Amino acid sequence: MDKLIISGGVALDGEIRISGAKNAALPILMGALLADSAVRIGNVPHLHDITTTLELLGRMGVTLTVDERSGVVIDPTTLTDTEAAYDLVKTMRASILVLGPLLAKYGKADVSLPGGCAIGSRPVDLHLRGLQQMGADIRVENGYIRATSGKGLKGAHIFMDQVTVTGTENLMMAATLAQGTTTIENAAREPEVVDLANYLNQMGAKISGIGTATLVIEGVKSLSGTKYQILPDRIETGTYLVAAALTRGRVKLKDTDANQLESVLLKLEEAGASISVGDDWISLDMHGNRPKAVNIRTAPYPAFPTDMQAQFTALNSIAEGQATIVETVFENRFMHVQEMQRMGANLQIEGNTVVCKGRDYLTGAPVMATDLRASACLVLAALVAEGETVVERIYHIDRGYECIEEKLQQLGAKIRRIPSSARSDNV
Ligand SMILES: CC(=O)N[C@H]1[C@@H](OP(=O)(O)OP(=O)(O)OC[C@H]2O[C@@H](n3ccc(=O)[nH]c3=O)[C@H](O)[C@@H]2O)O[C@H](CO)[C@@H](O)[C@@H]1O
Ligand SMILES: C=C(OP(=O)(O)O)C(=O)O
Repeated sequence: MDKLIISGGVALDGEIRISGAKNAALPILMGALLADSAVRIGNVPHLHDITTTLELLGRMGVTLTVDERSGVVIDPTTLTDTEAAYDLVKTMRASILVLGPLLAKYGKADVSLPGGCAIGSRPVDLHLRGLQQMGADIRVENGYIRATSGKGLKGAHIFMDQVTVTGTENLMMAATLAQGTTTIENAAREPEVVDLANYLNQMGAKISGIGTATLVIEGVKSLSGTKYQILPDRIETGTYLVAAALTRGRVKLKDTDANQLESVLLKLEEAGASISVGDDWISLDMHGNRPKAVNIRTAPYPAFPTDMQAQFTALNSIAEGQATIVETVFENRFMHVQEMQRMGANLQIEGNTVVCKGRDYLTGAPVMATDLRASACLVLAALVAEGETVVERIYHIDRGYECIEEKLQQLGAKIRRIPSSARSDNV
């Protein structure tokens, strides 16, 4: 397994480009299953989860063409199989997003249950309940969701007990080809859900209420291929902004969108950052100052994103003052805290809250990445820590950050990857 070795102490300074959003690319690639002809998707990030998605689609018999410049072309008309097997689903929970499209278009899907996850139990009951309300017959056997839709799905009035991003996406995709109208109440409003809805409408779907908590989807007979560009990754953007803030540096991030990041930018300004934004860029400057600790409470969009919680834990651990971080979306998303304590951070977990007392400095240590954003938190902490930090199990980070070490190097960070094959015993 690859490792990252980071020597802390450099104030980041420079410009980088932000990649396409992982959490928009995944449903959009899987949404291609709904079309009657090929789709071409641009700004697809080079990530492990994207490779997994393409493998998932490829195993179903879908024809894929990947081109550096023009993007990914997906021709679903060659599909021969409607199964998503455990060996892929266990490495990427978002595989569950094939369920809605397969059921709507092919009337059948066998999708492995994703199982638990480092950040919480993450059940998919609301996905299944919504599909059942649309007339699907669903059984769970041998760890698989076995679903059929007989003569087709029917429009339904669905109230989501809890705001769920992939749940909303799955049901919205299923509803595009259902007979009649589906209403999804208490729908997720995340920018990635909006991007998926815009893409589906471009394919011929009739979705209204996009970006609100009530989505109305009028079923159509068929969807056709289209060309679509994935929106920028707001979480990658936020992560590099925090990296600059905690190293007391400055960055300009290009090909991104400040409109999706209001809650995060507000917190960075509260921490003492000067922020400027343009149509497709954001810059941050700490003017060499230490950040101030900020209180955070995660919640569904447009509130503060849970996917930025760990990065702000890193910021608070070296900030001036004391603050609390409250996690309300996932029950166990503090796996980074223990590793941070090993780097000298003064963090205490009390239920779903972390009390952070900012330290003047952190110290480098060997640490273990446990999930995607926990890994990002450890990399950020390592950028300010005295001495060297070795981050193990970085396959988690490769799920969500394109070329992380190259981008950080471009900003001046001392970071290098040790591929598992190149490792000697004493590295
Ligand atoms: C691929 C993708 O887009 N992943 C994002 C998506 O994950 P994901 O869509 O899996 O997360 P959800 O929005 O579904 O989860 C929110 C909460 O709802 C609960 N829940 C969800 C579904 C369900 O059927 N039953 C249930 O109880 C979950 O356990 C969790 O506590 O949104 C999360 C919350 O913004 C982000 O952290 C993830 O990065
Ligand atoms: C939790 C995340 O992703 P996933 O839902 O794919 O696990 C994330 O992107 O932070």
